[in-house]
Amino acid sequence: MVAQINMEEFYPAPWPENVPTIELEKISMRKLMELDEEECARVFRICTSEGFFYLDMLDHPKGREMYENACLACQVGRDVFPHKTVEEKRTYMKRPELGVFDRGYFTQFVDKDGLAMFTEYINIPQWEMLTSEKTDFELPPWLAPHANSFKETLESGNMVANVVLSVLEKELKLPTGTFTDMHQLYDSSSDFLRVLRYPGAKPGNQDPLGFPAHKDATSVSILFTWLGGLQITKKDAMTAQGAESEENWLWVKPMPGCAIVNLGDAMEVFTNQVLKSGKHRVVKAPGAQKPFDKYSVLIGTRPKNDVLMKPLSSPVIPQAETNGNGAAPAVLTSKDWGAMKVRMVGEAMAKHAKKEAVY
Ligand SMILES: O=C(O)CCC(=O)C(=O)O
Ligand SMILES: [Fe+2]
Repeated sequence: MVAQINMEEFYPAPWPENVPTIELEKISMRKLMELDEEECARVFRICTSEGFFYLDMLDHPKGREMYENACLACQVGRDVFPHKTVEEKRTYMKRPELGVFDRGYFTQFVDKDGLAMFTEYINIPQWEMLTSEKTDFELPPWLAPHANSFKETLESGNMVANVVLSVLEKELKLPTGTFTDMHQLYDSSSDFLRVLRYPGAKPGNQDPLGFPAHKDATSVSILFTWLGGLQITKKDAMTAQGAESEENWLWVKPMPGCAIVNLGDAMEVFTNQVLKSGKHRVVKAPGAQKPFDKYSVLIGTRPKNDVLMKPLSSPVIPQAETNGNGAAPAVLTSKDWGAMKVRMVGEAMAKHAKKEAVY
């Protein structure tokens, strides 16, 4: 592992044995890179049903590189988040009309010392970080020294997302490049790297807010996380009534060396629901992990900005429905569609915060 990281600190307490945990399937990065037929078929089956899998990053040098980059990005979060006030962190501006769509700092509640009480995160925009074009984007001084580490994480994240996308386009009998051409590293897009911190529970204090139930406004999400808190619903509860009742949520155990991969809503649009975007939420860490800060690193890969968000044509994708009078429904560009989705998640988070934060 990278010399400057003490991985033991990433795992301060063991996973409790008594929580209902979902057994996600583990997919091999090496086999995916080799387009191993059986492994590709497994990915397709998972992405058309429960939608989440572990991706074992350590069995291929490219996967290992991404894992190490993600650990470095997490280390940046560990070094900067707890020691800076929210006021200082808010100098990393989000965009007025889009919030923290792909850049900026987010948190909702601040304690008397000016520190974040609950979830906080930064988004690092891929396009602005990597383009040679002149833009007005700048990392704030407390993040700027880590620019290279962020760029490398974005680069390896885009590579891994494209491996998954190439498997899916093949399985969907789409022409080679259908998905991968619209998710290229240097495209003008809203792809991002997100580093999240969920402060640990303090004795006598209310449980920390996590992340309310949502589906990602991405094509592919690649998550690295080291403590528990992520939950997904039981497979057969996804469409059932009362899907969000407490007993339907299961814990996802972080697996050393693995990413947790899920598809976002864009893939449902392109495939008219053949591929499934996985619903998930984040709650306080379980058992002995609860008092510790939880960190996550997420790569969100989205279609490039000018892609039209509509079902693609393939023998395995059902035709889009018309809107009743025979006309095709209005189609948004990826940029506008993403902005609409993010506004909806923002509203859900604000509602969730009001409901749960009573102090
Ligand atoms: O931190 C996590 O485990 C998940 C975060 C997440 O779902 C998101 O940022 O969309
Ligand atoms: Fe998410």
